[in-house]
Amino acid sequence: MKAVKITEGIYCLPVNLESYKLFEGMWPMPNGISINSYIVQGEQTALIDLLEDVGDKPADFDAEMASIGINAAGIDYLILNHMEPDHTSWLPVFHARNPAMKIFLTGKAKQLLKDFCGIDNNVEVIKDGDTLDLGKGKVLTFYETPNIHWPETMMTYESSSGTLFACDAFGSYGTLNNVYFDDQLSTSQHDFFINEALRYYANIVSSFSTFVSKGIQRLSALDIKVIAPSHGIIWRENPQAIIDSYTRFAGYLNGPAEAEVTVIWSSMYGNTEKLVNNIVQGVRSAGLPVHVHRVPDDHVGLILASAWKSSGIILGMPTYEYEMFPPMAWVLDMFRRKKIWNKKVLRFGSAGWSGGAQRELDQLTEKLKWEFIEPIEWKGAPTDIELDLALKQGRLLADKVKEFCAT
Ligand SMILES: Cc1cc2nc3c(=O)[nH]c(=O)nc-3n(C[C@H](O)[C@H](O)[C@H](O)COP(=O)(O)O)c2cc1C
Repeated sequence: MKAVKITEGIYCLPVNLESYKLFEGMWPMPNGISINSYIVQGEQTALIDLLEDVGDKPADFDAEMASIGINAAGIDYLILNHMEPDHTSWLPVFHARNPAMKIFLTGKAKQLLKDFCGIDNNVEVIKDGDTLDLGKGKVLTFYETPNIHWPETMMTYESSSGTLFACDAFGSYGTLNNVYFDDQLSTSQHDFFINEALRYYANIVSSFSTFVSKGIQRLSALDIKVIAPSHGIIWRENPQAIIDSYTRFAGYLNGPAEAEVTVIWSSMYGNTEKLVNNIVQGVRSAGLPVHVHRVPDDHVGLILASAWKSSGIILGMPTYEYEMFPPMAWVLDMFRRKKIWNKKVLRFGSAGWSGGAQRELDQLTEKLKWEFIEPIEWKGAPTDIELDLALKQGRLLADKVKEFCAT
């Protein structure tokens, strides 16, 4: 693999993690992910972020450095925007090759560097707005952007090229294979990376949406010509496209999100399942797009993205041991953790005798600012009454969503 030139003296060093891995040990990545480091060369050379110590990835990274005639000994400064191990777990090995390189990072990152990598020498703690002049017109400015998504995060801006090294912000899933920049993407590839950005956002960043909005606001004064994130495509033709996408994603927290509905359903013996088609038909009759996921077949990492983007959520689940069907409880607990807030919601489901799923659902979602419409709950197999109600309530929920999105 070779380094990818962004502009004179600025290179991306991407390594791809393949799809069999779970990101953060839990998120499926059917299309893999890239981990991007960057080189900025003036009279002195800075390396921005590093990579995970996994498989033969460090060898790929070394080969990319070698392709532009650099090795660890040639790095004067290491800039650590973020300490998460996907960017730093190889650092102890790399650092041992050149312990003299100076490391720039935030005050909070300093302690993490010691705790995660055992490194505390040649460390320079930046203050927001500090600059580092590399010579030959290359100047780096550091901006503290806490909680996007760890507490120690910062971004680095190179002013002569207008490049923002944004770390995890503006990132996406999806490996980089021969295509690295937005201007090399076909329309469908462009849509692919925006979707991969949404899924990445919903999995990794959504809980910190307030900080994302603040960070974007904060950086709006910069003349950003290139967004160079630590995961996914580099945006140089239209950086505003990914800024706008992230602004939209962050705005979904308080809603409305898109005029779409996500149906998430589960069923042991098919009684709840019998209503799914009518529910979907009811939503469609209002002209809204509908995304359907069965639990536990579909992983919550995939469901989160469509739930985050949809203003309406419909939950199909039976009662199980006086509570919710357990795989749905897991999905809903993840919704609570990831702040799937401000939605219009309908629940339907069969019970045998006591019911109980609705009660637990009400408790679990108490703080999510969800507005429920009348649920459809019945004993045993559904009759025509429930099948008709499914059409009606699906439509009613869709109409509520349309109203919400028109505000
Ligand atoms: C293991 C198990 C536990 C159940 N616990 C309850 C319960 O606590 N209360 C209740 O009303 N029904 C309970 N039921 C009955 C189911 O809710 C009922 O069979 C329902 O029709 C299942 O819907 P499904 O066909 O969509 O899976 C239980 C069923 C099973 C298999």
